Amino acid sequence: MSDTVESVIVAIDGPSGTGKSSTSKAVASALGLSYLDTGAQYRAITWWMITNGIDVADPDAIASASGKPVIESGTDPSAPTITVDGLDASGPIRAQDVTSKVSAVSAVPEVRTRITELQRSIAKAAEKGIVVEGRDIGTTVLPDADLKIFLTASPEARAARRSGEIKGSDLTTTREALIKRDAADSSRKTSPLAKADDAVEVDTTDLTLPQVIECVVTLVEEKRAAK
Ligand SMILES: Nc1ncnc2c1ncn2[C@@H]1O[C@H](COP(=O)(O)OP(=O)(O)OP(=O)(O)O)[C@@H](O)[C@H]1O
Ligand SMILES: Nc1ccn([C@H]2C[C@H](O)[C@@H](COP(=O)(O)O)O2)c(=O)n1
Repeated sequence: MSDTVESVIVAIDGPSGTGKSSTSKAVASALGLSYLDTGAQYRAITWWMITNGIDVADPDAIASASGKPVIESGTDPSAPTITVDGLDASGPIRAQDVTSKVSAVSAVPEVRTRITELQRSIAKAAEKGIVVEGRDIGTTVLPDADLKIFLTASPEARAARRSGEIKGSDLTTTREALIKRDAADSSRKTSPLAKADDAVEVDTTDLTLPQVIECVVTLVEEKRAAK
């Protein structure tokens, strides 16, 4: 038996607020893997479109501009980074304006082609393996991933988690905004939010974050052992 630990590619998908980022970062840290937040990349390109005066309601304008921004992601799970044209975008991409427009920008096929290529090249370069989280990782970006997880949780649980993060936020408004964004992400034509046929579904509604992390770490270790 070899002492070498096999490289492993883990895809974690699911709707907003199901715990993808928190779980993926913790699993990657625990197992010495790289980590990629693909939502941050779609947010970054959306932020660039807004700051450069591109009409986000105009898919042709978005498509024409989609090759212009230089987006770079740092994959250390303890300190992930995202830059656009060399500028730190980690703060601005979380602004409400970006959150409300990211579904429209990420639905444009030219944007998806560009960002998907970037994601595949980052995953390929991760020597020890990587945890990649998003909406279409198991179905489109990395269909040959060693392990695919699809996280779910009730809209109520997800809204409560998100409201806990934002001071003074209203639970009903947060819940409606989540449902609206999920509907847009699930109904777009190009690589919508979807569970891959071979993904393991984990309902996190009644699980604590440490329980979800433990569950996913166990699934990765089982896959590694079977390789
Ligand atoms: N199982 C859980 N129990 C309670 N809180 C959780 C759980 N999982 C995640 N959280 C909390 O819910 C919030 C949202 O989690 P996170 O950002 O990881 O979700 P996400 O699926 O990546 O969302 P998005 O797709 O919108 O980026 C965070 O505050 C996180 O700490
Ligand atoms: N693989 C992905 C990841 C994200 N998106 C889009 C759709 C989301 O609403 C948005 C922001 O993602 P979040 O930061 O909430 O994880 O980005 C996508 O289309 N495909």
